[in-house]
Order: sequence, then structure tokens, then C-alpha cells
Amino acid sequence: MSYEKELAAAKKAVSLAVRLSQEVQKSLLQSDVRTKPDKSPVTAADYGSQAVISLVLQRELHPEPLYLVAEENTEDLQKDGSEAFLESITKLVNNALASDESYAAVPLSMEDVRKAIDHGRSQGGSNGHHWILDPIDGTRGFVKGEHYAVALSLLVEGKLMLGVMGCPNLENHRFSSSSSSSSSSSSSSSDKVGCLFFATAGEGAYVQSLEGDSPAQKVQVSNIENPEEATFVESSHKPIPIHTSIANKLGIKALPLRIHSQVKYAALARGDAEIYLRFTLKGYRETIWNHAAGAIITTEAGGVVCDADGNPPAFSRGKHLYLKRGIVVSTKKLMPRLLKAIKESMEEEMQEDEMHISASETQLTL
Ligand SMILES: Nc1ncnc2c1ncn2[C@@H]1O[C@H](COP(=O)(O)O)[C@@H](OP(=O)(O)O)[C@H]1O
Ligand SMILES: [Mg+2]
Repeated sequence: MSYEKELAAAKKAVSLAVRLSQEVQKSLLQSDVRTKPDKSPVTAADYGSQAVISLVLQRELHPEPLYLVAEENTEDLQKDGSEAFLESITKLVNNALASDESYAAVPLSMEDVRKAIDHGRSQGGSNGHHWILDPIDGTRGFVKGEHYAVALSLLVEGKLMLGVMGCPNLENHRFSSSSSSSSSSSSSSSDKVGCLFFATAGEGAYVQSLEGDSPAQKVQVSNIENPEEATFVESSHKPIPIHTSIANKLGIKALPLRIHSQVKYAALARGDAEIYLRFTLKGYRETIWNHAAGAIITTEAGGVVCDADGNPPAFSRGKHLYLKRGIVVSTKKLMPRLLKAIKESMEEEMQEDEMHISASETQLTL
């Protein structure tokens, strides 16, 4: 089955949502950043992007029903004092939609926008069609003017069939590992930025400029064979000690690139980097919208996405991913060596934990 109609709808939805997010990022004041109960930030762009994508998909795919599993909901927007915030989100949504000729109709009300956001309450699963959305992935990066992504994908009968990812602050040219440092968000003012990645199952992964002014180009993961030359990327959250141990075992010389959001998957898909490690901290459960679009794009570019044991993550079990230790992404060539290094590092970590436990038991008995 071809997903042409769905792909066109998804590209349109993501492009309009990116326009909205860029509008917000340009004028973002610290006071516009709210904090969710899990302490992560949320902005008008998170809600606005979700509303735009929900509305565009509903209209483009009509009369098919839309099942959308998305990160945001309007619970916090219904609290006292949130009316002005919802009003500003509604204005952003109307502006973004009006920039597309086919949507320049009657402006939407606050209630329309609230409903569009809450359309994203589907739970996913292994039956039927489910769209998966992270309206702003990497909100921490977004509020700092760094990398973020608008990530949309389609799950059909439990399998990822399509992914579209807008990366508004990613340079159109590849970034090289020679510029490796603790941050990769630097760009010279003459660099052209803004990439739209997309992939459909079995048909490869592509990138085009977000401005749509150049034809799409096929992307492929890197073909380096020596892990010592690999560039490894990780999240900008707290450093994860086991990542360093794994990189040392592989003899990787360059410092990791620390990048917000699923732009990390895009970096691998395009051959800018070869290894993405995301061992999760205890108590944190990964959600499908943080990985789905990136996973199909990198896989279609020839990469491999798996857990620490080498098993592919299941996107069909609801909103969460059930992983043993985290997500590992690399190329087919490097994955066997990487999994071996991971196994060794995990065994060492377990031995260290056991030593700590017996040392503290000894202290207790003294
Ligand atoms: N302690 C943690 N460990 C891993 N991921 C976390 C986390 N706390 C939050 N996240 C999620 O990680 C996403 C960002 O990933 P990254 O660190 O790769 O940029 C955030 O998505 P949102 O920005 O969409 O909320 C957030 O949901
Ligand atoms: Mg998000």
C-alpha cells in the first residue's frame, strides 16, 4: 500500500507547525515558558504545534477518522488564569493556518483549538492507524534557541510506516565531527538552516530544505567501519556514565555531541554521526513520540534502532516503550561491535554495584 496522501498531509502539517514554532521562538520571553507537573518546560509552541497538526491531518485525511497519540493535553490550560495563554495560542494557530491559502477560512475559536489539542488523546496500540506526535521535541532546546524537532509518524497495525520530522535549527549541510565539542548548536550566520526529513517504510529516507526551495535528496547512514572514528551523540540531559564507558571501549576519540531532541536521529540518518546512545535514568519511561519519527527515518536511511540487548523497540504497546535499559542507534556495520561493548560495560556496571552493596553491608556490620 502506498502512503502518498498521508505523507503529503504529514509534510504540510509539520511545515505549518514549524512556521508557528519559529514565530514563538523568535519572540520567546522566559515568562512564556510554563512548567509541567513532571518539571519539564512547555510553551505556546508545544500546544500550538499540536493544534495545527491535529487540524491539518483532520482536514487532509477527511473523511477518515484521525487517531492521534500526542504529548500535550489541555488539562493545564483549563486552570484559572490560563485564558490569555489559550488566546495567544489560538492567535498563533490562526496565523499559521492563514499562511496556507487552502486554510484561509473563518478563524478558529479558543474552543476549536482546545478540541484540536485534545484530539491527541489516543492511546496507540497494535490495531488500526495511529498518528504519533511530539509537537515540540526538545522543548529545553527550543527555549534556549537551540535544536528541536517537530516529529510526526504513522503506526499501521503496530508497524511504523511513515515519519516526518521538521528540524528548524539544523543546517542544510552536514555537520562534521571535526567540530565535535560538548555542543553542536553553533552555526555561522551565513549557514542555511531548516531541514525536513521524511521516510515511508521500504522507500528510503529523504531530506529537503524546510523552505521547500530545493528537491528532496535521499539520505544514507555513514559507512565508516572503524568505531574509533565514530561520532557519538547523546541527549543534553545529565551525562550518563555508562555512555563514556562504552565510547572508551570502542576507542572513540571525539567528545560526544550533545544535541536536544530527535535531531540526533536525523544526524545519524544523514551520516553526520554514527552512534546515538540513550541509556535511561531509573524511574524514567520513554514515550513513543520521543522516538517514532526518528526511528523510521534512521532505519530507512540504513541504520539500526534497538535496545541494549539488540532487540527492536515495539511502538505498538501503547504510549510507552518497554525497554530494558534504553535506546541504541547505529549503522549496520558498527552495531555488532557496539552491542559487544555495551554488554561488557553493563557487566562491569553490575560488578561495581555488587561491590558497593557488599561494602555498605560490611560497614553496617562493623
Ligand atoms: N530524565 C529524562 N531522561 C530521558 N528523557 C527525558 C527525561 N526527562 C524528559 N525527557 C524527555 O526527553 C525529551 C527530550 O529528549 P532529548 O533530551 O533527547 O532532547 C523530552 O521531550 P519533550 O521536549 O518533547 O518534552 C522529554 O520528554
Ligand atoms: Mg514535546
